Amino acid sequence: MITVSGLTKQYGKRLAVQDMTFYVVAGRVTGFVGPNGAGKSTTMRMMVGLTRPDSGEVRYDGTSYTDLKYPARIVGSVLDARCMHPGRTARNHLRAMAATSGLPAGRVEEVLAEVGLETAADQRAGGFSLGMRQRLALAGALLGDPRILLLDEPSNGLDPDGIRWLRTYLTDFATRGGTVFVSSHLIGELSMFAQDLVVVGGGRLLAADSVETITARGETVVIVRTPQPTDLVELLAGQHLHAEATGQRVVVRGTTTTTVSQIAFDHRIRVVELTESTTSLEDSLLDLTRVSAEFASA
Ligand SMILES: Nc1ncnc2c1ncn2[C@@H]1O[C@H](COP(=O)(O)OP(=O)(O)OP(=O)(O)O)[C@@H](O)[C@H]1O
Repeated sequence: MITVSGLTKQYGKRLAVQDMTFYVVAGRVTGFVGPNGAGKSTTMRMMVGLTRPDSGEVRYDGTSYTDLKYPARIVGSVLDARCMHPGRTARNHLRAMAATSGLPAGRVEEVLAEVGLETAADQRAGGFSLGMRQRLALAGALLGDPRILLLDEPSNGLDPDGIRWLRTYLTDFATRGGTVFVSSHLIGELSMFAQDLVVVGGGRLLAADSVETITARGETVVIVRTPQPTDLVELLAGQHLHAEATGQRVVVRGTTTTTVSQIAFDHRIRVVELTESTTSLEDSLLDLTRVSAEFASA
């Protein structure tokens, strides 16, 4: 388990990360989500000792990253897939990484196969697409056969096949008992395969929970299509129900279709269509991050 407690980082006057506290459990994929500039990269850099926090700490099964004897065997991370020598072949890049981290060279061929880069192993990284660099960077993170993966926006530059491959890979990794912490500013994409979410905005933690719990915060609304929208809105207001009309479409909050249809029927309001809709995970998270944006700009 990864335990992040009270992480804080200030750059000049800018508080990039403020009192960030959450944990990431094994056997599940945890998405780290928030708009650009929310503090995701800074938090992840602090998690692997690349940026020094002003305060707070990160522990891996109780041990801080700097105290891990062989960090590459415990935590594999990809924080910037562009960080590689352009003149080196994929194989040589991985060999150099293995040598620097004291890992067996034999792992190089295994990880090349694991990320599907065997046929490109002798090509120079400088000629790689961003998607291929992402695969190579992931191969580097896997060299130490770690049980924890930290990936910052790993699907950047991947084509749809690559994204599907990555999702399956990370899901399998977690199913085998691994811990996966993966950031993205694309909520829809993370909700496709993460089980837990850590949501941040403006450098602060906004929510940390399972995808189901965060989705359940979504509000159910009743949508009515009627040729008498103004009459209906007035009637509902008389019953203390909040409704908004746009053209012939009326959206009513905090009630059920049964109540709305009964009110309409009792007052001879013609209803053409009546449906119920629950806000999506995306909407719930956008609401959360919008609150933080308002907070930040206040
Ligand atoms: N080295 C730095 N020096 C100064 N400010 C920084 C530095 N790194 C990050 N920041 C600032 O800290 C804030 C958080 O940035 P961070 O990159 O962590 O956000 P993010 O959620 O990863 O966003 P993105 O997805 O755009 O990378 C931003 O306002 C950013 O400008």
